[in-house]
Amino acid sequence: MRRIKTIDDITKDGQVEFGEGYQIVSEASEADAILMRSTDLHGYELPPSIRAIARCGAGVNNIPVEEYARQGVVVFNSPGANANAVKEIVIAMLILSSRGVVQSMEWVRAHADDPDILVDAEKAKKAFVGHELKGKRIGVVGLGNVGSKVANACVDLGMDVFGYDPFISVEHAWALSQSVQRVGTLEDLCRNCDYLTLHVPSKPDTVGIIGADQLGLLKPGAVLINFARETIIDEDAVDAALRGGRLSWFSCDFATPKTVRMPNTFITTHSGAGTGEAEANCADMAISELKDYLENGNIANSVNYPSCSMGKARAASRIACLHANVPNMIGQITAVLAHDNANVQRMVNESAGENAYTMFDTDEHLESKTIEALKEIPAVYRVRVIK
Ligand SMILES: NC(=O)C1=CN([C@@H]2O[C@H](COP(=O)(O)OP(=O)(O)OC[C@H]3O[C@@H](n4cnc5c(N)ncnc54)[C@H](O)[C@@H]3O)[C@@H](O)[C@H]2O)C=CC1
Ligand SMILES: O=C(O)C(=O)COP(=O)(O)O
Repeated sequence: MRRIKTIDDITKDGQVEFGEGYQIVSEASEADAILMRSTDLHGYELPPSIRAIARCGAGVNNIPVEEYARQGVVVFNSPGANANAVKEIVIAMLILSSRGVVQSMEWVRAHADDPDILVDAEKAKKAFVGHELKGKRIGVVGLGNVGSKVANACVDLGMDVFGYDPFISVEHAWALSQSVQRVGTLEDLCRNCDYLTLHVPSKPDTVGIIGADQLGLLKPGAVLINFARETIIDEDAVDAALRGGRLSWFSCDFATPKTVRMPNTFITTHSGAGTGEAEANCADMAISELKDYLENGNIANSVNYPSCSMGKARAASRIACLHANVPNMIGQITAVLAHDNANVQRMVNESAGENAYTMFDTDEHLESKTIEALKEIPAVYRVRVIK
């Protein structure tokens, strides 16, 4: 029986279905793996029993992924699984920031007792006249799963769409409408934008990338939308831009002590991925990643280890070594196997950044002293006997 600890409400109804051979446990110290969403794990004492963590969602800035890599813990996310949900709410925010929808609805509620409300509403409506999105310039920062969908949707709305992403993947470049114009710098993107929307992960080079200099390049009265992370913007600069009129509206998914005090905001409760469909997509992807890793050692969509697959574990034994990406690891591993006279059927070695993964099938079970010898190789973080 494999044991899973869930952190956060993975879905609204709390349902998580791993199927036969799995049990949900209440203590992380009894679990093999963690399924989670947005809880911050920095400073959390990860029990040694945990071999993998799957984040249902995209952003992993809440997880110390490199620290966990060095403990031999594979961290997964579910790329793209909630991107449509975020795209749709961003489009909603574009419209709310342009048409006085919320203000008009507030007027109606405030005048609910007015017997002449139908007539009076006709007089009131001029206060809520907005403008159309068609023909307006929007800058999209980050053209990954969410940003590329937002950019394409804005093209469909007739907007003039500009995108900035120095690290765009081939897959997302292909997915992007030819009408999206790519620019080489964040400053060129911001220049003369009516709207700016942010879709980059929170990491050292993106923290605070939207500050006074960038905001100063937008058209006066522009709209800023941040459904990425609260850390991406310089909050004081956004506050000043709202008060000074450079920004007319700021829409964001993060209610921080500073954003909630700003004027002209639409702030939501980190609800970008808040649809039943997105929750189910993320949970399905994260659960299948965890199951394939626990049962077969295969890695897909990890943020701290390379992708690696040898299919189902069918040989007598399958072993996985999680180690640093340094020279001579394969040599040292095969030397230990040679000592045991073990016959390796298949072996794969993959690396990503500072970490690497070596997995092999053997004809017979290895002796326990061989497993111990593998664990003692310097720079090996963990050895898993999968079968
Ligand atoms: N509000 C919410 O509920 C949600 C928020 N998010 C946030 O949005 C972020 C983006 O999500 P996805 O599009 O799914 O991720 P993704 O990984 O598919 O795309 C991120 C894109 O940002 C680009 N990028 C990285 N550094 C950059 C930089 N310095 N300048 C410009 N572009 C840069 C990457 O090349 C990539 O194309 C997540 O990391 C997460 O923080 C994601 C989903 C839901
Ligand atoms: O996927 C992401 O990065 C998100 O921000 C979604 O977070 P959540 O799973 O809704 O807590």
